[in-house]
Amino acid sequence: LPTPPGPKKLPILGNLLDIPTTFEWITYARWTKEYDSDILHIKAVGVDIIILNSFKVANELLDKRSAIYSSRTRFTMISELMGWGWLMSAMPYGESWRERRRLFQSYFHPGKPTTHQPRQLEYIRGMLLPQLLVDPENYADSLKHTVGGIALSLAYGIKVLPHEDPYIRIAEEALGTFTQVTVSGRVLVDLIPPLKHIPEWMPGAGFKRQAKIWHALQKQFRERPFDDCLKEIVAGTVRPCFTSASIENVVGNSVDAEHQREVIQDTSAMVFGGGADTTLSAVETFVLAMLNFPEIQLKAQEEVDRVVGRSRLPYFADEADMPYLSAVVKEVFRFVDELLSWCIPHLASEDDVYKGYHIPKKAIVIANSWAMLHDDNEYVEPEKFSPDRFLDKDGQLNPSVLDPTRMAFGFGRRICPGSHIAQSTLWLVAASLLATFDITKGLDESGKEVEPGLEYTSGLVM
Ligand code: HEM
Repeated sequence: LPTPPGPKKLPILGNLLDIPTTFEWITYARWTKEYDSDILHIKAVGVDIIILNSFKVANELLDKRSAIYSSRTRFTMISELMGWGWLMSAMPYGESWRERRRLFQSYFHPGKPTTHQPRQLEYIRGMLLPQLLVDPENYADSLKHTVGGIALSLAYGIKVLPHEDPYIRIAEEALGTFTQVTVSGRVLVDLIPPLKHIPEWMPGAGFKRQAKIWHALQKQFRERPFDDCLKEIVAGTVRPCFTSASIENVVGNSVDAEHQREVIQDTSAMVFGGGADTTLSAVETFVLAMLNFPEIQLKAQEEVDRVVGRSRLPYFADEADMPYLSAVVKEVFRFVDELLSWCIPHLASEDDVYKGYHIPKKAIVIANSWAMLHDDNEYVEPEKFSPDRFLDKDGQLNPSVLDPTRMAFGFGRRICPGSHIAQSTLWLVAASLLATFDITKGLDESGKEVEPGLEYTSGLVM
């Protein structure tokens, strides 16, 4: 059977020269129109790549056939040379991944909101709002410390500083290396893995010297907060968190304790690794949207004021009475070009057939969530920020409109296990900001309003 359609392939290189290095998802979405197919095939130096450009095809393959589409490909540069192989999201399907995923889900269960809600309230009400009041210009830094603070306190019980927190800095430096790898173009060693053996002093081995520096940052990110949390556990001063709860379970059962400690360490680091930059990007998109669309801000604000009144702050239970704000939050998840599922491709572990096309074993399978969230068959005028698309004529949420969170958080057995935390963080930030502040344009030296753009950087998280 033929592979799905796609651009013509050159001998040896295949489509290597066709693959853009930035905003690839937009090119892939365009190819879907050119080849009249929501499933595409390209090949780069012998590696098969399948691109899924509609929710329907991603749902058919990654959700319904998840038994054979749940593995990951190993990127030599990131997983081996930079040492990130322990990240749950980078692990191939198998026992090591399963152990970490099970541990994560047993603690951060969507049915157990008491695990995360108190920390979200503490940071959003206790840190973000007061910081914004005294220093609104530095809102981006306050958002970063709030979202990072929630993640670090959930994982390690750590309380971060409102500014220049050392743990946030370590995480930022370590995770920033991903973006540097992604934007510096494809790394040759990923295409030709044996290159990893060339000595560092050889010409052309610059990537190895760089990887060594990045490896040290990765190690600090994984070990420093965990070790500090262990010290707090020993001193009896730890605040309840994922690490302390998981370590407690190990103590009574010391068989294989070292192995379990490692699983806990990896999984704790995944809370910040998977949850901070992504949620921050969503929260920043909310602020950007409110800045660009003051009429939407006003409408959402009126709803918040009507439901909450003036004598208290919004609480999670208010969500059910605020359909417009829920629609704003859904639109943020649709609008934000958050391409994690693109950047963490799945791997086909078996040969498969879909609609008469052959999907080769070991093909990298990319769910192009951008194409799905901007699919004009699902969303009228997808380039417009329009929360109303999710509402019916009575202003209630319309269940027949495809919910963007079905795509923004990935698919199948690898679907994001922290999506309930991300969604409730975004909701509480949005409701709390609207209840207490107006988000307005900055002024330049002459007192004129600065027009904001709606632009994103290309990278692992936009
Ligand atoms: C707006 C915020 C977020 C977005 C858009 C997002 C999106 C994603 C996506 C697309 C994946 C890959 C899914 C796939 O392979 O099909 C993923 C994986 C993951 N996310 Fe999230 N995420 C967010 C927040 C969070 C939070 C807050 C946490 C933790 C508290 C988290 C933890 C994880 C973990 C552990 C994985 C790896 C799952 C695995 O490989 O089995 N994420 N996320």
